[in-house]
Order: sequence, then structure tokens, then C-alpha cells
Amino acid sequence: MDHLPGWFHGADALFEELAGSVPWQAEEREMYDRVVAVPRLLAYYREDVPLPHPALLEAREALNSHYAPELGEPFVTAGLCLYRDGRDSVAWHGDRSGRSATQDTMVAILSLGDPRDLAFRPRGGGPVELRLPLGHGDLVVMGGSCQRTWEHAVPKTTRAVGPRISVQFRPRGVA
Ligand SMILES: O=C(O)CCC(=O)C(=O)O
Ligand SMILES: [Fe+2]
Repeated sequence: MDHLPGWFHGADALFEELAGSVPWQAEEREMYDRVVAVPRLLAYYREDVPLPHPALLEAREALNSHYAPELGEPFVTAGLCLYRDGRDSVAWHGDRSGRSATQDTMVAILSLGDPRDLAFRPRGGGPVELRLPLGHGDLVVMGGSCQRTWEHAVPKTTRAVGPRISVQFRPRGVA
């Protein structure tokens, strides 16, 4: 795992522009016998779709020039999440759809806006072993077997927090 606090320059403007211009979607998921609202807003940019801001293209190019040699391929997709306040969250999971279920990979996250913790525990449960406070402009890159052998979450918080945007760059076939 790499964590580079304040990696992205121009985070204020990028946050405002993404918050205002991305077509954020509220989604629902079936959980057991109920349909529940996903507690965050989402937007997904497939490989063949232009990113919503030129600064994200630059960020992806910078990430690819550093990480693609080790990863063996480029980051191509971008998932965006908007956490409106401390009630929004993402539950424990690994990004294990597709190839990442069986292969090592990398997921790079650019965090914008109010700080939230990204928490880690071993897959299947157990105590939280790491809490990374992700601040405005921070980059975190999860590599190796992180998606298969660990779980991550953005827990809800009762702290008064404003909105946060997460941009996740992933290689082809990893979700
Ligand atoms: O908000 C984040 O930075 C994490 C989001 C996440 O884990 C995911 O979308 O898979
Ligand atoms: Fe994730």
C-alpha cells in the first residue's frame, strides 16, 4: 500500500467541478429480502468513456507512468463515489469482481474533500488492523493481494463531516 498525502495539486477546484458536473446516481441494492439505498452516490467511467475532468486524465497518466511497469498494464476505468456526509459509507469488501478475485492487482484512489478513514481488516473479519485517514488530495494505492486477502471499508462516522469524493482507478476487468 502506498499513501501519498496531498499528492494531487488543485484539489479544491477539482472537488468543486466534479461535485457539480458529474451525473451522480443514487443506486439501490437487494439485501436479503429488502431493497436498500446504496449509502453514497456513484458514477462509473468505463474504459471507452471520456473522464469527467481533464485533471483526472492527467492524474491517470501520472499513475500509469509510475505504476504500469509493476502492474504490467495501465489503469483504465474510473469509479467515482460521493459521500454526502458521515452517514454515507462503503461496507467491508474487497474489489474482487473479475480478475481481481484470483489475481494480484492494483487499485489507486484519489480522495477529495473532507477527510474520511479507509479501514482495513483481513478478509472474512477480525479487528481493524489499519485506519488510513484520507485527506483532501491524498492518493492511496492498494497493490499485491490487498483485494483478495484483505477487506476495506469507509465506515460511517458521527463526526460532523462534509462531502468527500473518491476516484478509484482500476485496470481492465477489475471491479
Ligand atoms: O471511498 C473510497 O475511497 C473507497 C471506495 C471503494 O472501496 C470502492 O468503491 O470499491
Ligand atoms: Fe473498494
